[in-house]
Amino acid sequence: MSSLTTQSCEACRADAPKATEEEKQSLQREVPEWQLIELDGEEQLKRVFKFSNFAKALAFTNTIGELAEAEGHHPAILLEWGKVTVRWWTHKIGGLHKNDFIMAARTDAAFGG
Ligand SMILES: C[C@H](O)[C@H](O)[C@H]1CNC2=NC(N)=NC(=O)C2=N1
Repeated sequence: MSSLTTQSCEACRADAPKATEEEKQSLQREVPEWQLIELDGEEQLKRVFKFSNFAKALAFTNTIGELAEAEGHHPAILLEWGKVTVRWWTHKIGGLHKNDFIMAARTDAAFGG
């Protein structure tokens, strides 16, 4: 399991620097299941989690919601029957911060991955 799973988000400010290319390459190796995408000009991390029914997908969604509230850092979550799509990025800076990689790793840990 990634060392990121034991880390917490730092308070993120509007002037916080985006993760550099080197940081992204290094951090992405810790969360290999996640895709780095660009949406509306903003880089994000995306992963789709599969479940055997809606109730399990809903429970996972709620777990991620609680994690987000605890860390003060929130994802976009699409809940569907048997499927949850999670996207992490830092709204304040319009892109990726180390916090997003930490939360991706913590999301994997919640999935048991
Ligand atoms: C006021 C509140 O703490 C901020 O707006 C937080 C809330 N959660 C957040 N979540 C994410 N992903 N990015 C942010 O910039 C962010 N900012």
